[in-house]
Amino acid sequence: MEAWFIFIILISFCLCLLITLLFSSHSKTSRHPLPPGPLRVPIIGSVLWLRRSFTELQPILRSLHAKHGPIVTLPIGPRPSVFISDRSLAHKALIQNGAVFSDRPKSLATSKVTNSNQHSVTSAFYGPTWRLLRRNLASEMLHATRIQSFSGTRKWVLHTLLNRLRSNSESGKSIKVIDHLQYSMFSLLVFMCFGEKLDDDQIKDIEYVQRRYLLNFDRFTVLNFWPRLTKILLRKRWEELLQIRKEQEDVLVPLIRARKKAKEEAINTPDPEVVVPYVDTLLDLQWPEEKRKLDEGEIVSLCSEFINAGTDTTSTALQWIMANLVKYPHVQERLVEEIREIMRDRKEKEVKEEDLGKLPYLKAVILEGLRRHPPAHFVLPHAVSEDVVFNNYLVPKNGTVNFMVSDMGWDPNVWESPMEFKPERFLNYTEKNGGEAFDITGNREIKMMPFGAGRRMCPGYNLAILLLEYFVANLIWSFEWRTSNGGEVDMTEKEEFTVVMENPLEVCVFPRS
Ligand code: HEM
Repeated sequence: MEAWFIFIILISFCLCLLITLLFSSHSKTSRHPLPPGPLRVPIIGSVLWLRRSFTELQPILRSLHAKHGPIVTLPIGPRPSVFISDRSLAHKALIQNGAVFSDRPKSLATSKVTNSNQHSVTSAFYGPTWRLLRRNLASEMLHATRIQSFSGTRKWVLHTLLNRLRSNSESGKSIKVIDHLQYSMFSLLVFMCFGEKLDDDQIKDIEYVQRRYLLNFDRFTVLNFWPRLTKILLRKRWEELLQIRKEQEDVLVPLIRARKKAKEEAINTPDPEVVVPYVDTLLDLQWPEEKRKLDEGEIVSLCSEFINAGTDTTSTALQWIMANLVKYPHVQERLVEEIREIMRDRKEKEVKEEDLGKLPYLKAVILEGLRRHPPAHFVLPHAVSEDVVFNNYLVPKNGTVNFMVSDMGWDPNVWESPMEFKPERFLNYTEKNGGEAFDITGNREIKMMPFGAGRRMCPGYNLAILLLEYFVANLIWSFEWRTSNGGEVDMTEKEEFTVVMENPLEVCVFPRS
């Protein structure tokens, strides 16, 4: 089915290209060439490139960069994709020319189903819709005081996780860590989103509908070749996508309605102790241009984005960091020693959030984890708001601009032995800088950018770092972590929604007395 379908698409693309070439105008910028890249085989090449994942592209991009320099183009799909691997060029684009490089490309047809036609923070064009949603998320949920208001929730999630690990350790079974980490981050983000402690089954239902789309993403790519045609020729697959969306709405809409009701009732008796969940902030919003409130479908898309953006990224980073602590027991031991210093005269067992600032080695472990194993090897695709000349090349408005996060963090010109896991490098860095904290935002200079940089930088980076520090400190302080059966930790990577461990970490944990 797919072979003849792609044949029809190729013929159609040829016609479109011909028409575009005949009628395209010549502007000032079009006198500059696109950044260099592989020989372009019109149409067929584009379709073949589109079928490759980002992980498959990475080694190809590296050899292209070695040949052509730090900015190259691949003809992925109908539009050119520019790839930037150099941290100084990333700074020039994202920080110095942030106003131009902060747009997003037009979403593909399948993504429009899940992002309500680009009404989400990640997908919205750089304009009033994005500004409204981003400001709401950053100030109402991710501002320091709002993050602080959820400290009780983090404590609850941590204790549930520790209890689960404890009961596994008592039975002597080896533990597949990622399942527990993912469940914990889900419970936390779901609470922040809906303000309710849901039971196991409800959380598993949400986890199921959320992950189903992410893990099936590749199967739906083909639908974007020519949506009008695929809606006829690949009708069953479109129905499958719409069914996944419907199931997501079936699970999330009742939670949104319950919150709306609770909010209306609370107007008469507001409780200052109660936290404000994300849905409440969305119920109050109004689209700036259409002058109407958000509909239920749009709220579903935004809640889904909030849960997905915060869950897989954080649990992936946690798994990589724990894997390194298991692989390198001397790092684990040094971390325990640092924690022991501050816990010496304490009765209670928990490392509190207020303690985290006194643990520089812990911070170094987290930063090294994010540098060596960034959950996202590329930022989300950017777009320029107009054709621009950048580094003497044309970066066209109708293309995408991609930044290679992992390669920047592995740059041997900045990091000595970049592929080794050495948290000490961040202690050295801090001392060299006269005690100034490492600048993860890259505002002054980009040395690594696990959260991106500039106006589209991850708004959740403060929350993410807090979660990583709090959970790693307590997981290590509560248990000694070892590989199951004395085996090796396999650090092979695999691309899912994030870049995960191909063979998930399996451990035995032993309570520390
Ligand atoms: C270790 C955890 C995390 C990592 C590594 C991470 C990484 C990233 C990256 C690389 C981007 C793309 C930036 C760009 O396109 O230039 C991004 C965007 C985003 N992240 Fe995160 N993130 C994490 C946690 C979170 C959390 C906890 C939240 C919220 C609850 C969040 C919400 C978002 C949103 C909404 C965007 C889109 C921003 C925009 O387009 O304006 N992330 N993140």
